[in-house]
Amino acid sequence: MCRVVLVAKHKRDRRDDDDDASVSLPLPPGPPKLPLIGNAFYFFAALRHNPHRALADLAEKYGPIVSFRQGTATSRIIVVVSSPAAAREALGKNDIAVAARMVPDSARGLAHDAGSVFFLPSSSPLWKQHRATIGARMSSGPSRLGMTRHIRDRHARQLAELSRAYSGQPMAVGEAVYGTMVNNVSNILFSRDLADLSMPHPHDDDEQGRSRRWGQVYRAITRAINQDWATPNISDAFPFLAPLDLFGLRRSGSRYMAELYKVFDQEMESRLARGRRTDEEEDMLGVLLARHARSEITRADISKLLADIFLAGTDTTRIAVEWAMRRLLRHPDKLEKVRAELAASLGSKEFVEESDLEELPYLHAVVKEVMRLHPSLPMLPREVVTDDGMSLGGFWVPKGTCIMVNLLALGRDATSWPEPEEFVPERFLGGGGRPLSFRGSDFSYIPFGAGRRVCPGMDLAARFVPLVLASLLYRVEWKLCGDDAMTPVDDVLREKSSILLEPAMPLRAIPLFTP
Ligand code: HEM
Repeated sequence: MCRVVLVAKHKRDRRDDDDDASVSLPLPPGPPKLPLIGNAFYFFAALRHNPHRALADLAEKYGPIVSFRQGTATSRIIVVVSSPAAAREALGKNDIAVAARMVPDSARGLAHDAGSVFFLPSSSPLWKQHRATIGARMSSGPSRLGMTRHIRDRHARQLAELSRAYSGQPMAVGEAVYGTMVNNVSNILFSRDLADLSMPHPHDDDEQGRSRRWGQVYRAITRAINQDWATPNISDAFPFLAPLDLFGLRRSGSRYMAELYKVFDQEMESRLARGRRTDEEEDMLGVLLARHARSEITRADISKLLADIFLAGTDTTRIAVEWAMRRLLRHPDKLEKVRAELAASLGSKEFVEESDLEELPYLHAVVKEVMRLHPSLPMLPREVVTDDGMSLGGFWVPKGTCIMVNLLALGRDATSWPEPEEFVPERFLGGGGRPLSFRGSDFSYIPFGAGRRVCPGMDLAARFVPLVLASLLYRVEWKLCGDDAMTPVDDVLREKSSILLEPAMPLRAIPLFTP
C-alpha cells in the first residue's frame, strides 16, 4: 500500500501524542492516556479478567478498530479488531504483514519462543518446517488424517464406555473429555495413551489420585502455562524491566514448560534406547527423530514443537465439547434433535464411528454454533512485521504492533448474525441457513483463524469434536446434577478466560445408558 497516499489522506486527522512525527497517519482511536503511566492502568486492570469482554466494551465506545498502549508512549501498541470487515482487512488483505505473533515475556523462558511453531514468525525456516511436519500428519485426505481414523474411533469408544459405566452417577464431563483429547494428541505425537481413561478406583479420590486420573496432571500444567501467557505483565509493558521478571511469570512459565518437556524427553529417550517399532515410524516423533538423525532438527526444538501441539490441541477441543454439552443440556429440544438424528442414522450400531459423521448434519450444525458463540481461543494474536507497518480501516498501524482479532465479537456481530446471542444451530443448515465451513473465508466466522497462520489442527478438530460429542450422546441420556440444574442459565454460561475461554462452572452431569 502506498504510504505517501495514506500520509496525504490522513494528515489532517493526525494524532500527535501517539507516534513518531515521521509517521503522519492517525493511530486507531482508543482510551485516553494518563500522564506518565499512559494506558498502563487500562492494560493491567481491564485486561486481567475476561479481556475479550473488556475489549468488546472498548469497541462499543471507540469503534471496531481500537488502539492503546501496554504502558507509556514508547510501549508496544495493541490494536483490537472487532468487526468482520476489519478482520478481513487485517487477516486477509494484510496476511503477510501480520503473519507473526507478539511474544509475551512469559513465553521466553527456556527460549521456548525460539523454537515454537506458535511464536516463530512465518519468515523463519524452522516455522515452515514445523508447519510442514504438522500438515503431513494432520491435514485432511486419505493418506494423512485418514490413516489415524481407527485411533480416534478407539478413543471415542472408550469415552462412550466410560459414560455408560457411570450410568446413574454424576460424572465430571469436561475432565473425562480432556483425557480423551490428551490420548488423541499423544497418539498423533508418539503412538501412546498418556491418560488412563478407566473408571476411578475408590482410593483415587484423594488429591494425587484425581491428578493421575484422566490426564488431569497435564491439564494442570497446560492451564498454568496458558494463564502465565495471558496475564498482563509489567515486563511487556516496560521492556527495560524484563530482566527482573518482577511478576515472576517467565520463571513460572519456565517451570511448567520444563515439566512438559520432561514428558517428551522421556518418550525420546525410551525410543532412542529401544529403537523404533515399525508402527511408530510414521508418528510425529518418528518423523522428527529421523530428521534429528540427519542433523536437521535439535532435540530441544523437537520438545518445543511437541509441547506446542500438546498445548494447542488438548484443552481447545475439550472446551468445545464441554460448551456443546453445556448448551445442549439447557436446550432439551436441540439435545433431542441430536439424539434423534443419531438414532435414525446409526440404527442398531453399538458405538459412533468417524465414518458415521457425514450423515449427521444437525450434529455438525451444533458444533459450528457452539464455536460461533464460544470460540476456544477468543482473541487471535498477531504482530505486524512489515517495516512500513500497514493501513487498516484508514488508520496507520506501525511495525511491532500487536493485533488482537476478537473472535468472540465477530461471532456475535449483530450485522452478520440475526439474534446473535441465541443458540440456534439451525442457522448453519441448508435451506435458508448459512452452511459455512471453518476455512476462514467468511470473516464473521473464523474460530480457527485465517491466512497463513490458520490453525493447522483444524481438520483434526473438525472431525474429532463432533465424534466425541456424538459418542457422549449416543444411547445415553444426560441429566444435570442438582446444583447445576438449580443454577440460572446466565451463571451457567459464565466464562473463565486465560488464553482460552472456558465455562466458569465445570460441567457435572449424570449419564443414563439407554441400551
Ligand atoms: C476446537 C479446537 C481448536 C480451535 C478452536 C483452535 C483455534 C486456533 C486458532 C484461532 C489459532 C490461531 C490461528 C491464527 O492466528 O489465524 C490456532 C493456532 C494453532 N493451533 Fe489450533 N485450534 C484448535 C485445535 C487444534 C488442534 C487439535 C491442534 C493440533 C493438534 C492445534 C494446533 C494449533 C497450532 C500449532 C497453532 C499455531 C499455528 C501457527 O501459529 O502457525 N489446534 N488454533
